[in-house]
Amino acid sequence: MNKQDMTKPVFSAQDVTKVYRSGDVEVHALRGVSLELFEGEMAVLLGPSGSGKSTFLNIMGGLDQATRGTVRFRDLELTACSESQLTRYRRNHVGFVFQFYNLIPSLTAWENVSLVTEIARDPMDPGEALELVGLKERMQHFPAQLSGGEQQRVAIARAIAKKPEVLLCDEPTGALDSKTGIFVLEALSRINRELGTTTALITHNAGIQRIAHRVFSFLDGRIAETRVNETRIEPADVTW
Ligand SMILES: Nc1ncnc2c1ncn2[C@@H]1O[C@H](COP(=O)(O)OP(=O)(O)OP(=O)(O)O)[C@@H](O)[C@H]1O
Repeated sequence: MNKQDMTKPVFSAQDVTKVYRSGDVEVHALRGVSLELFEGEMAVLLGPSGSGKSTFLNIMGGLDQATRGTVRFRDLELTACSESQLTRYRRNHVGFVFQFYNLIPSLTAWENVSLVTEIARDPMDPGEALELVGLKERMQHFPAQLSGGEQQRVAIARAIAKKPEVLLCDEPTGALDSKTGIFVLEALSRINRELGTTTALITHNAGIQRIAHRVFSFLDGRIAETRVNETRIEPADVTW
């Protein structure tokens, strides 16, 4: 089932700039980014190192504040939120997946996921989240007993177990070889398709862009190009 609805924006960003200042040095990380992400959309953010992708993702995720411009998540204006409102927003609405999995080594896969489900408002069962990423048989394994791709899938299960409306992924396959990377992309695609979770995925790997509904190419703190994929490919067909 495809739950994508291009008439309903989940995020709306208008002319977002971000300037980092340290001493006399200013870095213009974002120079006016505007975009909308829609309900159920899978978006890929591409672009060279330093082009502003992570900065933008972090602002959408409430981990960082824009210098100017507005960002809305549904009716909530993130750019007008206090720190504590952003904390609540992150906790209730956003799942994050980063390049490094940050699992707790002394806890099993199931326990790593249950850390989140214990404090979430309406979580799924940790076992259900692990099943969605194809790790039903490995729930009682510790991180050291899992491959890199399996550990990343535990991190994805942890991110989706609270049933977030959006999943923000910063280089989720950056540390993985093609085979394990494809398993991770399959898990993300499945969650997007079956749960309708709006997903934004940063990657350096241009081959991955074809799994997305739309591709935003960043360059020098701006979006240089937005492309719609008329036909999408399956993760298994991604060339690394
Ligand atoms: N906390 C910070 N303090 C100062 N400068 C920063 C900070 N975070 C990012 N920058 C700078 O902002 C610019 C954009 O960085 P950003 O991480 O958003 O790019 P990116 O496209 O995600 O790059 P990469 O693909 O290498 O992760 C870069 O010049 C970076 O050095």
